[in-house]
Amino acid sequence: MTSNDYDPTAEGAETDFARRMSYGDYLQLDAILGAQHPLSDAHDEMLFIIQHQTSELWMRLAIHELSAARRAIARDEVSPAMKMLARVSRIFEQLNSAWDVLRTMTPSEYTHFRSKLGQSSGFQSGQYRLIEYLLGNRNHAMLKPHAHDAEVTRLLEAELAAPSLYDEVLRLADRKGLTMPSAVLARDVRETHSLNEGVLQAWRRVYEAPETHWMLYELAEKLVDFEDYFRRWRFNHVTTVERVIGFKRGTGGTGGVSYLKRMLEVELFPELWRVRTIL
Ligand code: HEM
Ligand SMILES: N[C@@H](CC(=O)c1ccccc1NC=O)C(=O)O
Repeated sequence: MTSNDYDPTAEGAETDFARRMSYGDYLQLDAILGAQHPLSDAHDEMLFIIQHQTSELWMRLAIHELSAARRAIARDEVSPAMKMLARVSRIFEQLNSAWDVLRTMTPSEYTHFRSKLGQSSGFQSGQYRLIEYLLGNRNHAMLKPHAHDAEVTRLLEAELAAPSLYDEVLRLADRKGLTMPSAVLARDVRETHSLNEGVLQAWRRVYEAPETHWMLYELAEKLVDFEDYFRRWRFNHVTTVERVIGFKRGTGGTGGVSYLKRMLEVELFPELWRVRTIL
């Protein structure tokens, strides 16, 4: 050490963590950084693992925020809900940028370890399915790959029994005087909502006079903003998949790109997109 080097102890920084909680203790880094176990010698498998693990961590935060936003909306606490929804959009922006790292992996590099993945696939991501269910895209057949995991199945079933984020927004809009169709308010929330003419006309009133419905207008635009980022995530995924495996079948057993392209057609908040056409 030269005399110019900074010594943290000189100004009292604590350096003895034998009996104190440290950075790594608080963040449980032993668990997180001890969870990368490539199954091959391929250099790029580490990238693949970390890409998915970080995605799952961000999804964990997205679920935390989306669930809290839904609870807040049910209690008429719209401002905190909007802050959380804005954060979820930023999380998806982060996930979208992350594809640029994965895209550095070429098809030849991927083939070095693809066979080691067996029949595992992102299709079996419980957190991803929970996000879809929370947002209202409720395909019950997607419970099947989780049948082996009682805890994930319990969480997904509980999610199907609860109103989706959009259901809560429609209920809020009704409480605030927009009069949503009673059939929609009393609908079976286990099923996916599809475009409803009465809901469309209710949103039309908001979009035709934003100044008189400012809060609902802002909330609706937060949802559109989020779905915009979510669509980009789906698009980045399918494009990366085509770039890396072309039109091969997926390890999860779907047609691969054909399945993912079909998913690009999902509309989470259909009336909020359709309202643009009738303004
Ligand atoms: C080289 C990289 C990747 C390839 C080749 C790939 C390939 C695929 C394929 C073919 C499917 C369709 C299901 C199947 O039959 O397997 C799928 C689904 C899925 N993948 Fe990926 N994937 C990649 C990266 C990622 C990443 C980084 C994530 C982030 C968590 C991810 C998450 C998912 C999810 C959530 C699904 C289900 C989508 C849905 O049901 O709509 N994938 N992937
Ligand atoms: N479905 C991919 C495999 C795959 O991407 C994957 C495998 C294990 C864990 C996560 C994965 N990522 C997304 O589907 C494939 O067919 O090559």
